[in-house]
Parts: sequence; structure tokens; C-alpha cells
Amino acid sequence: MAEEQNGCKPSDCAGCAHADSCGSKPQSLLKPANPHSHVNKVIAVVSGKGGVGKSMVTASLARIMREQGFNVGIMDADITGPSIPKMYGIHKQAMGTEEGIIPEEAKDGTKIMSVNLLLPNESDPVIWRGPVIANVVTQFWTDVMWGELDYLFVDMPPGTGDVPLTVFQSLPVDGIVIVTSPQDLVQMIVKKAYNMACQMDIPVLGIVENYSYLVCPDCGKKISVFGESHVDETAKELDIPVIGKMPIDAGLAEAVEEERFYEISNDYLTDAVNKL
Ligand SMILES: Nc1ncnc2c1ncn2[C@@H]1O[C@H](COP(=O)(O)OP(=O)(O)OP(=O)(O)O)[C@@H](O)[C@H]1O
Repeated sequence: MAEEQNGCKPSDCAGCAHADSCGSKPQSLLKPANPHSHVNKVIAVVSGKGGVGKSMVTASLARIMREQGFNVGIMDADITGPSIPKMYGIHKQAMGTEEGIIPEEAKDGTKIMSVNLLLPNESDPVIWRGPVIANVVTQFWTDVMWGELDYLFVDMPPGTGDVPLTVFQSLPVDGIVIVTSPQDLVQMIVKKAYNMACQMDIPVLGIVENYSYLVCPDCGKKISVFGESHVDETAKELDIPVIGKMPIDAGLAEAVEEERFYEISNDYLTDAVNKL
């Protein structure tokens, strides 16, 4: 029984000279940031399932923060499917010093770190096992010199596997944003992401629904391309706020394709940003 480990109860820790090293006390797995990093808030953007627009939402939140004058960074923790550098037109390799790795800076001043900035060739696949991938993400925290940041957004890989677990245990995550889309299956998977965050004691700041609707360019009518949304019901059930709904917007997709995301203004998530 945990409370009887080593012959003492956790409540006995207070005032005990061995409290820091004693095995009966739950040990923190948090890793120290690089000494050249001073990050005020770490926000992880998660989705239960791939392709719902998690990177789009991560970069949009970062862009709005940037427009509001905050210093922001994006850690691309989606190691096997990194998309952040390309969105911002960054194709260089990151440089380093003895003190750490220097993140690349996008044209709008957003600091970015991604595995693509470390590979000799950005189209090289990352064929690494889970623990190795999770280690790289930890190094994005311990070895990257982020400098002074108001917000660091972490673009997580989809699902609830090794990397999200490592990020939640190793980084001081202040809260998560869950990205979803209107399909029923995705709503079910939202609950998995929510439950994981709860089990890790990380506050869920809210849900963003992507692909919520499409505005007809001719008549302005909103079309629910993926059927009626259930996000409000899911959010109510989980007692978390829906902080944004994003339509399918060809302008956003175009900015991604043309690698100039640093230019976009995404008004759909302005209210969401104010809740972070
Ligand atoms: N609201 C939107 N309007 C138009 N295009 C969008 C929108 N959201 C995402 N996209 C486009 O859909 C594609 C997938 O988006 P994105 O890469 O953000 O998904 P993801 O959930 O991060 O994917 P993965 O799980 O594979 O990492 C991208 O090409 C992106 O530009």
C-alpha cells in the first residue's frame, strides 16, 4: 500500500529530514527548463484524433497572441507529423551553442522548435520508437533556449500516447485546449483527451471546434458540412467552456499552403485567446 511504503505515511513527510529523498513521497517528474528560458505560461493543444486542425488552432492562437503584443513560442511536439515550420515558411536547420538550441524565429517573431529543424533533410521520416520520441520532446523543453516568452504553445501529436504523457509529466503545463470537429466519433474521443488531462491534474481551459461550418460565398448561409455539432452538449457534460468555433475558411488553408501563416489574422479565435 502506497501510504505504508518505507514504514511511514505521506502525512508523516511534513517536518521529516528525509522527505525529499524518501520513496514513500510521490516524486515529481517535472524537468527543468533551459536556464535561458523564462516561460510564463505553457498551453498544450491536444486532440483525441488526427486531422481535426490541431496545428491550425495552435498557430492561430499563437498568431492572435502575437498580434496582441505577447512574446510567443510554438513547440511542435508532433514529431512524426510536424507541420508548424512549413506553415511559417521555415526550412532552415536550427543552430545551437554549448548552452542550448536556438529556436527559429518566424517573420512575425514567433519562436518555433520542431524536429524538422533538426533533421538534415526535412523530408526524412522520423522512424523512432515512442520513448525516443518522448525524449526529444523533453529536450525541446530542457535544451531549447526559449528566452522570455509570455506563452509557449505545444502542438501535441493526436491521441493519448507516449508523447502527451511525457509532456504532461515533464513540462509545467498550465492548461490544455482540446480541438475537435463536429463528427460524433470525434466527440467521443474528446472525452478521452479530457479524462487524460484530469488524471494528470492539468486544467482543461476549453474546447475549440474546427470545421464547424462553411459560409456559402454566394448567399452567406452557414452550411454544417459535417452535420450538426454536438460540441455544446459534450462541453456541458464535461463542464468545460467552448471557447471558439472555426469555420472551414479557404483563406486560412491558402495561408498554410503558401507558407505565410505569419500574416494571417484569425478573428474566429480572438475570444478564445482572451480566456487563456
Ligand atoms: N478551419 C480551417 N479552414 C481551412 N482549412 C483548414 C482549417 N483547419 C485546418 N485546415 C487545413 O486542414 C489540414 C489539416 O490541418 P492541421 O494540420 O491543423 O490538422 P492536425 O489536426 O494538426 O493534423 P495531425 O493530427 O495530422 O497533426 C491543413 O492543411 C490545414 O491547413
